[in-house]
Amino acid sequence: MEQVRSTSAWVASNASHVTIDYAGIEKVAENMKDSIPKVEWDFEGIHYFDNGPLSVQYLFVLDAMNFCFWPDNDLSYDHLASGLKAALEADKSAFDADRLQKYTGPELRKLLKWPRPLPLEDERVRLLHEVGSELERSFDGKASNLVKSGGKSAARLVDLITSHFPGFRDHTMYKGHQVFLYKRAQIFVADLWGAFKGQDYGEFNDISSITMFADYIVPAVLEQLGVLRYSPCLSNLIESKSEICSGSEEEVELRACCVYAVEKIRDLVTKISGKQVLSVELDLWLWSFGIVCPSLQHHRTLSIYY
Ligand SMILES: Nc1nc2c(c(CN[C@H]3C=C[C@H](O)[C@@H]3O)cn2[C@@H]2O[C@H](COP(=O)(O)O)[C@@H](O)[C@H]2O)c(=O)[nH]1
Repeated sequence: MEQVRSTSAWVASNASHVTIDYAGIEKVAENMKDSIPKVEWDFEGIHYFDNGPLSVQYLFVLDAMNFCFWPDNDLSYDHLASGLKAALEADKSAFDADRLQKYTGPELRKLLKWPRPLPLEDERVRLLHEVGSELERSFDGKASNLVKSGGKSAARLVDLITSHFPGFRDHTMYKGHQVFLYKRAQIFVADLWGAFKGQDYGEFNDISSITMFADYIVPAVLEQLGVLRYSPCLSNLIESKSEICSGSEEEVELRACCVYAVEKIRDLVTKISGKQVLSVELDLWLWSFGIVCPSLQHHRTLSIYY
């Protein structure tokens, strides 16, 4: 995660389309100094959880497909989380490694009870197959063994995930530099930590090393809060709902500046309140705020990473 932090900071200081407003950061941090917002994991009540290894398998499958819902106006993360939960409750072997390797697009749709093709459906199926075959090859078919191999270290688990599962390698080139964001690998760690309440499969001695998860909701929230400012050209692209290419300068700046800004908010809140706040806590607070504001305009990039 050190690479996520340092490369995002590099983007933030070389950005052409997104600016970080330090007065905005101070305002947000000041508002938090007396009470640091805490949002419960699964505040929506949509996730599968049975306190055991099947929950780990569920979360890994969920986060393997936790990206790009916006092309379908009616689809959201909730449908994926609750659809996979219902599928698992109906058939406890639905996410066994051998089954994951066989799903087709129409079968996945049926599993989620979604009436039409999912956005990036072929990619979702490809990633499911990748998860099934690599879990089988290296972890006896079980995501819980992958988590155990991390030895209670969030950083080690993210390393393991990105080295074994190419679909989680969320990195890109920006102005000649490699930039790491690792959104889905990190959110899996955060989901374990939140679901298991920091115990058992959710125990990580370095949870503070996780950054926020650079998606398309949090940048919109930070812009609304006056923390991010966009160039007129980027504002137009977002307001007109134009697609922004994956890997473009604009897209990388939107994501990396979010990571950097949340780190700055975290540092400042910790300094002025004297209490330690985690980026993962700030992320969930910002995200939960964003999803109840339908008027927020977010950027649109076709990507398997977020
Ligand atoms: N930064 C950040 N991004 C997050 C999440 C989550 C869900 N986390 C769960 C963990 C505990 C809670 O109880 C949550 O349920 C999803 N996303 C992203 O949002 C986008 C979906 O938006 P829409 O199309 O409107 O559904 C998409 O990029 C998706 O990947 C988060 O926590 N942080």
